[in-house]
Formats: sequence, C-alpha cells, structure tokens
Amino acid sequence: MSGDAFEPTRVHVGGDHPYDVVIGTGLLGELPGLLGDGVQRVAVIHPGALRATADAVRDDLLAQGFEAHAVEVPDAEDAKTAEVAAYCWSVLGRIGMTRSDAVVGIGGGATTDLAGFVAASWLRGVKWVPVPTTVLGMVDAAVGGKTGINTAEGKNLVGAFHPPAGVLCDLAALSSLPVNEYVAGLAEVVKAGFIADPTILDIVEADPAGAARPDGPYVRDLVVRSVRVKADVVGADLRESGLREILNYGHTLGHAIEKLERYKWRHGAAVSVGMVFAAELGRLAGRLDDDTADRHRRILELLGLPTSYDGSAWPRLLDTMRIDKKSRGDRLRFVVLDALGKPGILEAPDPQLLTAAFTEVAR
Ligand SMILES: NC(=O)c1ccc[n+]([C@@H]2O[C@H](COP(=O)([O-])OP(=O)(O)OC[C@H]3O[C@@H](n4cnc5c(N)ncnc54)[C@H](O)[C@@H]3O)[C@@H](O)[C@H]2O)c1
Ligand SMILES: O=C(O)C(=O)C[C@@H](O)[C@H](O)[C@H](O)COP(=O)(O)O
Ligand SMILES: [Zn+2]
Repeated sequence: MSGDAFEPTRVHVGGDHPYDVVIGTGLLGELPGLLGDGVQRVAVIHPGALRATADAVRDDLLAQGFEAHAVEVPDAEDAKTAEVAAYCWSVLGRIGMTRSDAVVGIGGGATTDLAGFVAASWLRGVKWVPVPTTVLGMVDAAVGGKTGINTAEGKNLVGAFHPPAGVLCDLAALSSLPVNEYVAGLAEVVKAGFIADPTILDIVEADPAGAARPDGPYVRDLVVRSVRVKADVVGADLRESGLREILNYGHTLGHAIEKLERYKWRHGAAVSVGMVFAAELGRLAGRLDDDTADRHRRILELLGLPTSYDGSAWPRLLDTMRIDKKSRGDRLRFVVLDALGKPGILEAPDPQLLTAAFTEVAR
C-alpha cells in the first residue's frame, strides 16, 4: 500500500466535483489546503465529546489567519434533527457566513452528516470539509457527499448530495474511540468487502481479534481499501441514479431497525443484521451461493457484531422499510449479491420471500 506512517495516502474521488480523501496521521496542517482559496470564516461543527479536537483545529485555523468559530452540537444521532440544523443556521447567520466561507464537521458520521447538510442548505450551498473521527465516518459517511438528517418518519429522510472539498482522515483520532464504536464501524468495512473488495474479508477472517482493535495492525489497510471502494462508486454515480445503490447493502432492514430502536442501536450494528438478512434474501431468491451467504454471519460474528433481531418486530420493520429511498411507489427494492463482489437489485420480492429471509435472522 502507498504511504507510510509519515506520508498520507490520498484517494481521489472523481466525477464532476473531484476531491481527495487524505488518510494518515498528524494531518491538521492539511486542512487549509483542502479548504482552498478565498475562505475567510470557518464554522467548526462538533459534538461535546470532540471539543478538545475541535478547539485544536479552531486554534490552528485562527493561527493561519482564518476567522474560526466552534459550533457545538448534541452527540451522535441526536445531532441529526431539523432543530439542530436550525440552530446551526442561526449561528452561521450570526457570524456572517457568506458563500465564500466554509463549514468543517469534526466527529462521527452523525456529525458529518449534519455538518454537510448545514453546508448544503446554507445560502444554497457552501464549501465543507469533513474531519471524520470514527472508522465508520472515515470509510463511509464522510466520503461521497450524502448529507442529511432524520425525521420522525425515518432515517436520513431529508438531505442533499453535496460533495465536500476534501476529507481529512487522521487515524490518530481512533485512539480515543471506544472499541465497541470501532467494531460497529467495521460493519461498513465488511460491507465494502462483500460488495467489491473480498481481500477485506480475508484480512478479517485471518485475524479477527487484530482486525477488531482500533490500534491493531490492519487499521490503515482496511480504511484505505474501504475508502477506495466508496470513492470508485460515488465518483461514478454521485446522485445514486444506479450504481451507488450498492452502498446501501444491508441498509434497508438496518435503517428500519435503527428507527425502531429510536437510534439507540449503533448504525453499524443495525447494518450488520441487515447484511445477514440481505444475504438470506439473495440465497432464498436463488441468486447467492450458500458459502457466500454463510460467510456473512460468520465474519460479522467473528467481529462481535449482532446478526439477529427480535422476531416479533417483523410487521413494524416491514412497514418502516416501505419508506426506504430505494423504494419506487409500492415496490420495495433490496441490494442483494449474485456472487461475492457482484451486487445487484432484487425488485419487489414476494412478501413470503421477505418473511422467510427475516425468519433466518429472527430470535
Ligand atoms: N453520509 C453517508 O454516506 C453515511 C454513511 C454511513 C453512515 N452514515 C451515518 O453515520 C452515522 C453513524 O456514524 P458513527 O458510527 O460514526 O456514529 P456517531 O457519529 O454517532 O459517533 C459515535 C460516537 O462516537 C463518539 N466519537 C466520535 N469520534 C470519537 C473519537 N475519536 N473518540 C471518542 N469518541 C468519539 C461520538 O461522540 C458518538 O458518541 C449514522 O447517522 C449513519 O446514518 C452516513
Ligand atoms: O453512500 C451511500 O450511498 C450509502 O448508502 C452509504 C451508507 O452506508 C450510509 O449509511 C448512507 O447514509 C445511507 O443512505 P440512505 O440514502 O439510505 O439514507
Ligand atoms: Zn451506512
């Protein structure tokens, strides 16, 4: 792999709005470069848990001549609400943020989803740079410009495609991340493995204990590989007109679980159950071989991720899944695998097939 402890790896995201994802350690100095020319004011949106990091970033920006303002928001999924977005808009108004200024989002995927949405909606779109501090944020949420908030009806129902000017993944941030958060984030890494890069799965299977450690030997390789998968997809299909749907593998059921759990389950944990369900759907639809289907449960359990859910919740889950963004009218649509690394769409599956697949994850 390119890059060593001192030299960052740059993954290029192509398309109409190209940018780089910079992955390494000690990357604070890269931020002004990613912000680019002409920026005067910077709003640094962060949760309380990342206050020290945000203060360091703000001080660094101040020292470099920017007018930097810290904007503290609620932690985790509590930030992804219309009320919190409105609070951020009021701060941007008070500090006089113009179209040549920028938003920086520091935190996990919830914070960067909110920050990106605030940037997308303020003045109909200002520049933004996510600085993800969870593995999930680095490998998935901060890359690709999908920004948004939740509503009472479901997950990420309001948002915008608003690509960042660049993404700064400082792997040193992971040293303070609780192990359970790190492991939850690995669900999206495993997703990248199943849909596009099976070497990820080989790494996890060869040393699951090592792979599950935020200070383990595979962090950089797993992050870079997963970012490459995501960059290739979103570079080709920013607005999810086709290919990008594969990144939603495991999310149709996963998002429904998150909503039912009032967002107290971690996103990655819900996606983990959702991927086992999707694998069973693929198998029962006659599209996926047994070995690859079984491999889902085995790998996710090796990492300590959940692979089952309350069986009595099925009617409510099914109802919630109808508002998934991949649905078209009354037709539910699921990402399934036709083979390892070969995702496809299962259109309007028979309700009995769905129930049979859920029975395989029900407890
Ligand atoms: N936009 C996208 O393409 C995309 C992709 C995947 C997931 N997501 C979204 O991302 C969110 C999940 O993100 P997440 O798993 O990063 O969770 P999160 O943002 O809720 O963060 C998890 C927790 O870790 C804490 N934390 C973050 N960084 C830390 C650090 N370095 N040290 C200590 N604590 C730290 C946070 O304060 C929070 O309590 C969901 O809302 C999901 O929908 C978006
Ligand atoms: O980037 C994408 O596209 C994804 O689907 C990545 C997912 O991991 C992520 O959770 C995303 O936020 C889900 O998007 P949604 O459109 O289903 O809300
Ligand atoms: Zn996800």
